[in-house]
Amino acid sequence: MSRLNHLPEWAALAKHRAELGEVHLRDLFAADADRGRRYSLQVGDLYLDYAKHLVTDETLALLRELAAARRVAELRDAMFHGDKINFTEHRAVLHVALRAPRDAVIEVDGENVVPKVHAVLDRMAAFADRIRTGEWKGHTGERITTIVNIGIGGSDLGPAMAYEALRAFTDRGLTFHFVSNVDGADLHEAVRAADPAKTLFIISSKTFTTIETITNATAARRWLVAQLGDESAVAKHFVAVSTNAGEVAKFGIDTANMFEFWDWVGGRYSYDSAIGLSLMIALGPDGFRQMLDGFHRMDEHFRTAPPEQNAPLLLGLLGIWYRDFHDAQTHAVLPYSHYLSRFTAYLQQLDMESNGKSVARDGKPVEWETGPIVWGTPGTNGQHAYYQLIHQGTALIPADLIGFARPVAELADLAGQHDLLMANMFAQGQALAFGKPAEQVAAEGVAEKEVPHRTFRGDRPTTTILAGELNPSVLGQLIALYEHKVFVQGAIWDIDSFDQWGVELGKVLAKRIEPALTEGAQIPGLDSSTSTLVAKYRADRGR
Ligand SMILES: O=P(O)(O)OC[C@H]1O[C@](O)(CO)[C@@H](O)[C@@H]1O
Repeated sequence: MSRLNHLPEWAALAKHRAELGEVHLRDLFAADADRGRRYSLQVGDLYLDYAKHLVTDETLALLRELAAARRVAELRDAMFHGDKINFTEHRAVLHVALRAPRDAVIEVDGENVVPKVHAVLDRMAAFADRIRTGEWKGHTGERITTIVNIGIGGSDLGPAMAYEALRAFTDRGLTFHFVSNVDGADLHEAVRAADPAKTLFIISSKTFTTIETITNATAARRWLVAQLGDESAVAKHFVAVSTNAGEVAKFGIDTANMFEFWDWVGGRYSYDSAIGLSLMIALGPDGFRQMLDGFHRMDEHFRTAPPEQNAPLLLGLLGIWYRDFHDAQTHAVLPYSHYLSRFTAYLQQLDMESNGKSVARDGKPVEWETGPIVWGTPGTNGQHAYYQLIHQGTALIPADLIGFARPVAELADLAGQHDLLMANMFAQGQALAFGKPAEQVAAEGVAEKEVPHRTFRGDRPTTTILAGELNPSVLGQLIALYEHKVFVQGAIWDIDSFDQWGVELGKVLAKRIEPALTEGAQIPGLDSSTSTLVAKYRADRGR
């Protein structure tokens, strides 16, 4: 297959972009009174409005032609089929199997993996129930009330994000902490007020060799044993989630208390595997299963919907349009829900670890742009911080606005605030798209020299995603939507969205530098900047 930028479909998009020139969203809406309805999709519980994008019917058709030329559908089918599409690690990419129904058949190397998935889900459910009912007792016979998940990256961000998102559906009698940073402050703050007799640690690590996680887990074990005064207490207060039984046993956790997943689940695609154990304890097995059903619903949509109605395909293509044909370097995700406070942080790993690549499948550097910088925080807070730049700065920043029609039941007394929240979300989409022309500003009596400062150009694209309420199923649908969007983009950019070699070098160098900090070890060939920093650090540390 030709390189992406040599495809005629790529050239057609570049030509079309030049022809569209400065056509404003105001013109596109004026030309089509039905645009708001036509440029929308209902997928499961998610309503997607994509009318406020800098596209016409022709743009969308050309983008779909690009997807066809890049064989996105074939690659998608290969993923669902268990083919080893993670070509630099020679692995299948089967997070979709984690939420497949019991009777589905998905094979890796000739073995149906679905029964294994459900066997682990059943073990997780039994364990979660034992914690939730108090049947599982700690070493001194106390009921567990504090759960600390220790993990990092994909072994932290998913459960931490989903726990926040679904707090209203969790057992409020239990306290959860998510410890990830090797900075001792993270663990310290989690355990300083915890009662060790009532605390369970879930050590979550796909490899069980990640330095941050093993360091924190070792410190947690030291704390627990010191507090309870008995090494054998570990058995009732530590469980593991991993693919690596050998390392789990070496750490001292009985593999009977290990919940398994598999190398065909990428870290950043893993929170619906056993990595979600803390979340399942919080939600209960039924809530967790509702979330899996939500994921599966979106998987089926992605797998079967025609290109014109395929939401992940559409969002992926819109991202390509801005990244490669509008030079948009960043993409903002702005949820209008306080409960989604960790949502964008989660997406950062999902998107940037997946598509932050610059070498194509043929081993040569890409000659096109790839993954954007993903950022954002919940509205309305961001409105009073950085939205100024989105409205009037020089960068084009496409944004996703995500909101819900109904607040969760617990917020009944504050329901009026929800309307204000959502009014803000709709207003932002409107202001970004249509702006405020100079004539309108002048007509309001603004002094001539101030008019340019008060003018909003508009033409800032947004997707609005609206659902009835934020619940486990809807969260699953949302996450799967973004997972598959990222997949589509990686397929078009011709990169491996499922490896992460770019995080390795820093890990190796940190291991080399540590003895220089602690013992003053000489590192041959260390550059003058880093060696001066090391010397300064040691001096300030009193060494
Ligand atoms: O689950 P593990 O093996 O501890 O890895 C944690 C994280 O580290 C990475 O490998 C790299 O940062 C992520 O992809 C992964 O989610």
